[in-house]
This record gives sequence, C-alpha cells and structure tokens, in this order.
Amino acid sequence: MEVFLQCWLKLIMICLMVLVLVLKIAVLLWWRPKKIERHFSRQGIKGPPYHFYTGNVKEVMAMMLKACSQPMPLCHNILPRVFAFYHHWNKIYGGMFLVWFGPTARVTVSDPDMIREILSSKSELYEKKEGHHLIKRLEGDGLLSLNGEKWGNHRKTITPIFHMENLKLLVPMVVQSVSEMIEKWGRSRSGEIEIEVCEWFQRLTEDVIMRTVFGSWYEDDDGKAIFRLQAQQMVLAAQALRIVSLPAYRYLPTKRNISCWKMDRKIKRSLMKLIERRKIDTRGVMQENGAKDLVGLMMQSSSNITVDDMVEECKTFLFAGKHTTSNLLTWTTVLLAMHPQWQVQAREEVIRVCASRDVPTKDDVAKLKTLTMILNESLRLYPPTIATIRQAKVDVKLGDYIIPRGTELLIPILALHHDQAIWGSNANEFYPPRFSEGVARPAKHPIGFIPFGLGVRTCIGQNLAVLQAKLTLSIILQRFSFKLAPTYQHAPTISMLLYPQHGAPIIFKPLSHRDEPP
Ligand code: HEM
Repeated sequence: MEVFLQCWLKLIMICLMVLVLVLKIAVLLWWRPKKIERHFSRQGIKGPPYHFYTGNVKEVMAMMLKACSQPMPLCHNILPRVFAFYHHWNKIYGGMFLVWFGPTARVTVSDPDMIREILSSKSELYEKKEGHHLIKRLEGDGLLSLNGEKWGNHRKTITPIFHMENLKLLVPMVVQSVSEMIEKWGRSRSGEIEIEVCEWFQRLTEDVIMRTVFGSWYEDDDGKAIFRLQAQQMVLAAQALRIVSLPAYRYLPTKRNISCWKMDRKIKRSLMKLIERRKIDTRGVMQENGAKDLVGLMMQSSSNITVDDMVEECKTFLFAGKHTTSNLLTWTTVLLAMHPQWQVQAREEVIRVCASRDVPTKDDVAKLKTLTMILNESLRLYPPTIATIRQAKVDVKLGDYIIPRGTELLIPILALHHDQAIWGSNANEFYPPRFSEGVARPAKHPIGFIPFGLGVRTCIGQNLAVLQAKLTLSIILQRFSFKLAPTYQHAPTISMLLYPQHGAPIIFKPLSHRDEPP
C-alpha cells in the first residue's frame, strides 16, 4: 500500500513539474508577448501580430529574401531592397512600430529626437544587448558588445590609438599597402583591367587593421588564416540569424555549433601566439614608426586587462576594422564609377593638392574637400552599418512613450539617411555638395547623419576608416580612371553589413601621370 502511495506521489510530482514547465513556457512565449503587445498598442505603437515562439521572423525573412531575389535599377533608392521589412511595415504602422524577433519585442525608432535620447542624452538608461552567440564568437566579447565598467576601462585604454597624431604615423604604412597592391594592376598598362573591388578592398583593410592591432610584429600568414576563419564564421552566423533558436541551443553539439567552436578555438590559438610574440618584444608600446598599437597599449594598461580580454578585443577589431572600411571603399568606388563627373572632380582635386608628389601626404589628405564630401555622401546613401540596437535597462520614458525594461530599440540608420523629411526631395540622389558646409548642416535635423553612431558608444575607429579611405581613393584616382564592368549588377544587400550581393566588378584604365581621363 505504501509503495503504491509513493508511486502516486511521484507521478503527481512529475505531473506538477510538467505543468509548471508548460505554464512557464506559455507565459514566456505567449502571455508575456501578448501583454507587451497590448501595452504598446494602448500607446499607439502597433505592428504585425506576434506569432507563438517565432514572432515575426518568418515574415521578416520572407520579405528580405524576396527583395534580394529581384534586381533593382541603377539608382540609390535602396531602402526597399535592403531593409524590406522596415520599408513595408513603416508604410503600414508609421516610423515607430513593434516587431517580434522570436519572443523578444523590438520597437523601431526613426524619430531623430528619440534617437538622440537613446544614444546620447539618456544613454545611461540603455545598453548594448547580448547578440546571437555565433555573432558574439565572431565579433568577440570586446568594445562592440561590452557594457559598464569593463567597457569604460577598455575604451579609455584603446582610445589613444585612434587619436589623429597616432593615426598620422600610420600613413606611410597605409600608402605602402595600397601602392603595393595597385602596382599589380599598373603592370597591365596596355589596357584596361577588371577588378572585383569588394574582395580587393577587403585584402587591403586586413593588412592595415593587423598592423593597427599588432604593430609590425605580425607575419602575413598569421593574419590571413584568422581572416579566413572569420569569413567562414560570418557565413554560419548569417545562416543562424534566419531562424529562432532556444537559448539552450548554443550549448548543443549541432553541426553548425561544432564547426563554429572549432574555428573559434583555432582563432584564439593564433591570436594567443601573436599576443605572446608581441609580449616578448621589449620595445614597449611603440612600433618602429613610433605609433601605438592595440595589443601594446593593452599590455601596458594599469586596468587589469587579461590575455583573454586581449584575445576578445583583437577579434572585435579585426572584424570591425576590416569589413566596415572595405565596405565604405567599395560603395564609394561604385558611386564614382556611376557618376563619372564626380570622379573627374575628385581626381582634379587630388592632382592639384598632391602636385608632383607620387602619393598623398597626411597634410594633403586634410585638404581634399571634394573627396570628403563624396565620402560623406557615400556614408549617407550606403552606410556600412545600416542599423543599431539598444535594450532598455529599466522601464523608461522615451518621448511620451513608456518602454518596458528589456525592450529592444532598433535604430534604422539607413532609413534615417534616406528620409525625405530630413534630406529633402533629393534624398535618394547622389549629391555630394549637400556636405559642402560639413556634416552638421545639410540635414534638417542634426541627428540626420549618424553613419558612425552617436554619443559615448560612437565608433572608435572612424578616424582610421576615413583616413584609410581618403588615402586609398586618392592613390587610385591619381593613377586610374574607372567605370562599372558590364557584368556589374546593382544589388545592395544586408549580410550583417551592407554588401553588393553580386560583387562589385570595376574596370580600371591606367592614366599616364597627368592624363585627363577618357
Ligand atoms: C566606414 C567605417 C565604419 C563605420 C561605418 C562604422 C560604424 C560604426 C557604428 C555605427 C558604431 C556604433 C554602433 C552602435 O552604436 O551600436 C561603431 C562602433 C564601433 N566601431 Fe566602427 N565603423 C567603422 C569603422 C571602424 C573601424 C575601422 C574600427 C576599428 C579599427 C571600428 C571599431 C568599432 C568599435 C570597436 C566600435 C564599438 C565602440 C564602443 O562601443 O565603444 N569601426 N562603428
């Protein structure tokens, strides 16, 4: 009888546990999202209805895939293709709408005043959110994703690398990298040469970012292996983003997870080796050219930065430093190929400023006003980072809205940059003179142009990116005229950053030193 009773008790316990689990799942995946949906709806923030567990991910993916499967004309109205779900729901629900990425609520915020509150004036109420675990492995647990005191310490330690005085010491190295790579094109002086610039600029930026991170203490092959593995991780991360997975999924030995773990271990080993090599060197923080490098500075820092921290920061900088700048270079080259009159103007300026010098100096770069306008217009129309996300740390008041703790806020940088209310009726046109008075003036709102973000978390590498872009483009303009290859298909798309979906083949024709372009 006692045994029978015990069995019954066990069974009841199991049933209760199952019931609690089912209730918890129901609360997390249904009741809570529906409550949040009602909360926003009462405030006038609507959006597509929440679906159990997946939220709106299926619709988002379907819209993005459909947009990417269609060609687009050679114009700059890229929002409907690149940010299809935003474009679609913005038309139905307005600039502030609620969309569900799984059971996580994400509110899009396109009002510039609210964006200023989130990123700048009340930024202490928001934080970077923990990204997908595969993205975190790729980007590293460094500045991009850190929060709080650790972020503050790292930012303070690393900042001196990106001061203009330090970056100027890197100019000869950047010039050398560009010149060496371009020399190969020049050999075909007899005629034109077709280059896939997307890949070419990636190789170039790899070299520069490796030197910024490790100084001159690295060998070519170390960098190549790490970047190859990061590229493979990027493909896996992009695939994983298309589905909603349970939090526990990250620990399961699935095929994708195992590949990613293996790659991560290899990257870590390579980075550790490079850091060790940098440690043994006794020349201190400085490189041969006097410039500071990331690992050197972190080693000398008094704020207790461990080797593991250094590895994570290296991952962050190798990823962020390579892809963003190469994207900027790619889109600017495409724009100059599409708008030859601006190519001619930019070239004339470079030739005038550099006079008889073969390559630009750091002082020349500061005088390139037309090229600066062109780069800003390129960053406006084709911002490499099309959006950013913050998470409310507590219940916050944003404008007149109450945003519950944990809500994600999506800031659509690309949409802001193409907004006619901010940029006027020519918002989708390539018109560099709008930046003739600098970046603060042209938009109807000062927050209309934020390619590098805003506030305390603004991009730490922007000076390096712009310096590198100006040097590279001016060296190319001095030596070549270029046009789109007949095979070029205009197809901007998002794969973490803004890429040309079918590459960017460009035809370059060498100029004899003072030739006018044909
Ligand atoms: C055209 C080039 C670049 C663009 C458009 C760009 C864009 C951005 C944006 C929008 C943010 C802010 C993200 C946010 O608020 O969530 C950011 C942050 C960051 N960027 Fe860049 N970036 C560029 C180049 C670089 C380079 C060359 C590096 C490294 C050498 C770099 C490293 C970082 C880091 C570490 C952060 C995080 C800063 C922090 O939170 O303290 N970026 N970038």
